[in-house]
Amino acid sequence: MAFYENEVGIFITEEKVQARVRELGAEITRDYQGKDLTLVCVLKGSTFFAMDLARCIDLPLTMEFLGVSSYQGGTETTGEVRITSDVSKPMAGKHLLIIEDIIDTGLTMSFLLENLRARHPASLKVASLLEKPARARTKIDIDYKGFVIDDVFVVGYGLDYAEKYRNLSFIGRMKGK
Ligand SMILES: O=P(O)(O)OC[C@H]1O[C@H](OP(=O)(O)OP(=O)(O)O)[C@H](O)[C@@H]1O
Ligand SMILES: Nc1nc2[nH]cnc2c(=O)[nH]1
Repeated sequence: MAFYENEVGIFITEEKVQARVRELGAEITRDYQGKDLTLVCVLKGSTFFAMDLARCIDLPLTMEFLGVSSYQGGTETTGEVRITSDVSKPMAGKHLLIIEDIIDTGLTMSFLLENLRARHPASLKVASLLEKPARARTKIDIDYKGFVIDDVFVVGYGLDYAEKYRNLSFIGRMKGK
């Protein structure tokens, strides 16, 4: 029996995730032809998605990493979004695509959009593997969206519960949460 099976059930299979990531990669490849694309990967949750997506984009892109945290290991946002590490280069004049694993309340993305917009990029768009509209506290326009999900706490493929389960290759659902 695998280590997670008592606590986590499969919610979106690895095959479905990978197929959708390939579709999004193809779409982004078409849209950014001739542009200098920078992926802004949001640590830690988006890392698995960002790595797979980047490999499905057929363009000479740049990757930057921005750490933010607000859940502090639990299933509810603290409402306070903190930058834990910043990007390594100036963002002014660049075509930025923020890569997130999930937009839930939208507080993290709202913070990120405001923060990055203030650095005067050439353009600023959003890619999120998951959207959970039932809990949205603010409206976020997602340019590249993987799946819309119900109000369940998901883990795996980068998403954690108390820092665990990020390494599952599928999207799982915490049993009893
Ligand atoms: O829409 P929201 O309600 O703001 O939730 C979305 C955010 O929550 C998670 O991050 P978390 O704060 O858990 O940090 P982590 O990515 O390091 O796990 C996730 O990776 C998103 O960044
Ligand atoms: N792991 C995890 N982190 C989140 N952050 C916001 N929503 C979620 C969720 O459903 N799962």
